[in-house]
Amino acid sequence: MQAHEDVQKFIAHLVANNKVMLFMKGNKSFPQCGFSAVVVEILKKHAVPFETFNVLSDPAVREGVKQFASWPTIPQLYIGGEFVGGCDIVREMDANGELESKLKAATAAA
Ligand SMILES: N[C@@H](CCC(=O)N[C@@H](CS)C(=O)NCC(=O)O)C(=O)O
Repeated sequence: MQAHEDVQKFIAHLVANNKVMLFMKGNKSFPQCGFSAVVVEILKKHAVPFETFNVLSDPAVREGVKQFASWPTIPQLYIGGEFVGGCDIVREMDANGELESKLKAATAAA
């Protein structure tokens, strides 16, 4: 992945085409960062299908997602095409029930 615009388009495509999209370090089976691991575990607990992209596999995407969301760190979770946040926010939204509502709304839509 090279040109800045191509990277941004690639990210936009992933976000638009996956109802639950997680940019993380590592993958679902083998997260390579504790923060990413927490978000994976929370999503697995909710038993919703989700897609991941391993930013460690592509430095341009690793930097590109930070610009795309104006968010400086990974993991980054999108639900229904909307940026949700990183590990702290996901954990908080899981605890207060907001995450479940968002996941239900996004995954119930046809
Ligand atoms: N407080 C953050 C923690 C995430 C974090 O600090 N991530 C770091 C270490 S994995 C990061 O992405 N650093 C920039 C980078 O690795 O490119 C959250 O809630 O997600």
